[in-house]
Amino acid sequence: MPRHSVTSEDEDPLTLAIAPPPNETPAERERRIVEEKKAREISDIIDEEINMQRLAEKRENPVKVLLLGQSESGKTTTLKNFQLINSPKAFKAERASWRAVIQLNVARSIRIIIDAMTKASSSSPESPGSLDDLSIPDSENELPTLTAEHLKLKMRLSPLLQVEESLWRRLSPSTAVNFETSLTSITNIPHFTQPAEVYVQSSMAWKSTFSRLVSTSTRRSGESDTDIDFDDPKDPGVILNNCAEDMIKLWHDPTIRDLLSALKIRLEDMPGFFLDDLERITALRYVPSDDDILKARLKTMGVSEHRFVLKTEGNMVSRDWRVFDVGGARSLRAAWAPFFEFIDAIIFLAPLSCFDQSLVEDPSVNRLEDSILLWRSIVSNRLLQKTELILFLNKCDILRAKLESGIQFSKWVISYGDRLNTFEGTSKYMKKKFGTIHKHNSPTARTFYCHFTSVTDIQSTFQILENVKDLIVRKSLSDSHML
Ligand SMILES: Nc1nc2c(ncn2[C@@H]2O[C@H](COP(=O)(O)OP(=O)(O)OP(=O)(O)O)[C@@H](O)[C@H]2O)c(=O)[nH]1
Ligand SMILES: [Mg+2]
Repeated sequence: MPRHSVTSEDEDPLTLAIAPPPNETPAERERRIVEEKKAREISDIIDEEINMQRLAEKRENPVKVLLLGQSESGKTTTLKNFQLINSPKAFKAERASWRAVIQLNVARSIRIIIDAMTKASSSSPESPGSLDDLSIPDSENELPTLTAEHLKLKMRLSPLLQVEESLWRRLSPSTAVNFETSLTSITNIPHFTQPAEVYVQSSMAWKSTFSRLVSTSTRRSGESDTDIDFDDPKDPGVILNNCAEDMIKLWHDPTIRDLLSALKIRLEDMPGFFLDDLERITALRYVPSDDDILKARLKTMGVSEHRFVLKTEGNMVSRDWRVFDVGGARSLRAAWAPFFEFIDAIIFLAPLSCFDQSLVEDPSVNRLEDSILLWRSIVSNRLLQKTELILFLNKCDILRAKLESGIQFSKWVISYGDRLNTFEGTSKYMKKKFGTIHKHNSPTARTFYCHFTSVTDIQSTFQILENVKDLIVRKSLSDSHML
């Protein structure tokens, strides 16, 4: 029998179901109220537990950061700083791998000089039959003349070409064919071409290739860095050591310096430059320092993810962090988009020093211009309107050195006009340019976070990354209403 004889269409069935019976006695009423109170208390406890669980899940939810910017902008170097600060043990355990990359960087720099010497020899009047002469511009006909001593030096350094090739093969076996192609093209074409770079697919465990150099059997007590197996027969350390004197001679030779300058090759501004440290780096028991590892250059082709547990200063919350490092070359940028759906923050690196350089992928595009366009596309992307964007105007140390060497910023950035050719003037100008783009292209108003960086400088980068870390964590906590 229904409890209620009268129902209305407007009455909620749930209200009807839980309504007290119409003929309830006072004792029944009292018992019902006590039971309802108990039920409410249980329900409150359950609600609270659910809320606590949700908060805990948010706490466990990692902070996800994506490093973006064109190739050579400093993404992987920023990641190395994160590793150095947050997992120093893991960072140091990779010394053997980075040692190999540094050896490769040295061999590559020497190859660039050797290629330049080949070009100088083939453009000299003694070789009139050379095809090269037909296509070398007038200014380049004035390349300095090399002596027999130079040519002997070049011969003696040829084993370094094999060092480069064998390290290349070990780092990226799938690219061995590319290496040969690039070598052939370099020796045949008349104009100087920058040799192809060695790169790694993130999916490839290239570091484990070199951890084969790690040998516990050779570990001696009291030596902290003996995780490098200096006696490995494949280790090119011995060849580099044998060539050390000749490399130093070559790099300090005034004719070679004139030749490089005539060809507008500034090795000292190129990534992976170690020629000023040859004596130290070619020592038989060379172990890379933290600074060396930050300066080592290895191009990223894929995507790599790195995990850290970070504590925030002044806040006892420790959070899992995932930092994603991607390749910045043009052909690789399509791989960025899937991250936009779930990323909390982007650290965007725009190198300021490259105002006078063009993209390797497309020499008709100025690198600074490419960074500006890239920044605009990231800032205006609707999927990223809630993502924190932190801009690193990077390579400030190289910018300073270039301006001090007399290179005119306004020759490349015409709009800079006749302002002073100083670091302060040019960097401020560029910050304003990036800031204006940020202001006018963001789908919704947001704060412009910008730092002048030289991410190869461990000390200054440490402070900046601490600030960035605090900013991102504060923002993510306030988004989840935990602050
Ligand atoms: N002097 C100087 N060198 C830098 C700075 N930032 C990066 N480099 C060097 O520039 C080179 C390129 O840096 P990476 O971090 O490999 O560049 P990336 O953005 O990861 O490049 P891709 O992997 O090709 O996308 C490395 O040899 C770095 O040591 C800087 O602020 N100052
Ligand atoms: Mg990289």
